[in-house]
Amino acid sequence: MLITLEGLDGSGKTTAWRALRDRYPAAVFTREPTDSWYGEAVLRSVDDDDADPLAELFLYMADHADHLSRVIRPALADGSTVVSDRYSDSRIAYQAATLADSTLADPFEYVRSIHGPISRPPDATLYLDVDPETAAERSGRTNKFERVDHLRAVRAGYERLIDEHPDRFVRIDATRPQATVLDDVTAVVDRLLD
Ligand SMILES: Nc1ncnc2c1ncn2[C@@H]1O[C@H](COP(=O)(O)OP(=O)(O)O)[C@@H](O)[C@H]1O
Ligand SMILES: Cc1cn([C@H]2C[C@H](O)[C@@H](COP(=O)(O)OP(=O)(O)O)O2)c(=O)[nH]c1=O
Repeated sequence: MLITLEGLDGSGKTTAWRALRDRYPAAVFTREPTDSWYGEAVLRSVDDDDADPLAELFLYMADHADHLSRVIRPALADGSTVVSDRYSDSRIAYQAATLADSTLADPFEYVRSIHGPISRPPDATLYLDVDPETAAERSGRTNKFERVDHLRAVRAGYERLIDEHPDRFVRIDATRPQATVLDDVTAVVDRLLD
């Protein structure tokens, strides 16, 4: 089973990921961007405020393709549970926002369409839901994506994904105290793996 954690920067994904890793030590825990050289290329682009958004998308896609062949598919083939901190939904929500002013007629559909032939959809996704202001505050505005106006557009992309995949997403109100959020996260994953 492939479980993904999604949400705006600062929504608490990594905190939840760590708690799940302690609770399910036999599962495979991973993330995007990955720690491969493809992921390093992605972070170089994230650090470049003048990066071309289409080129940046393809860097994320290269990292995703490597992640699929090197980590995701082999672990699932072994029968492992995989938990990924960010995955394809992040690309659709974030890069649809960065490509909003591009020549693409529908960036959201375009980014989704290039995943179809090469990717493997999650079986379940926990969406940690926070408002853009809280997200920007908690994340410390450390990169170009962590601006309130950009996060508003990203959140709209996530909401569209949730509307279209209501059976895959579990929304968790991540504005509540950390302990409460983690209780919800582990209860959801317990049910998924039961
Ligand atoms: N429910 C919460 N309430 C308050 N602060 C939180 C909560 N969840 C996470 N944080 C804090 O917000 C920051 C970002 O958390 P993190 O788990 O790294 O989020 P993400 O991986 O989604 O960017 C950290 O300082 C973390 O301690
Ligand atoms: C996986 C992924 C992340 N991102 C963004 C979200 C983050 O701002 C940044 C990843 O940097 P990172 O430091 O991993 O941030 P976070 O811990 O919040 O995930 O890249 C995309 O724009 N597209 C993607 O496909």
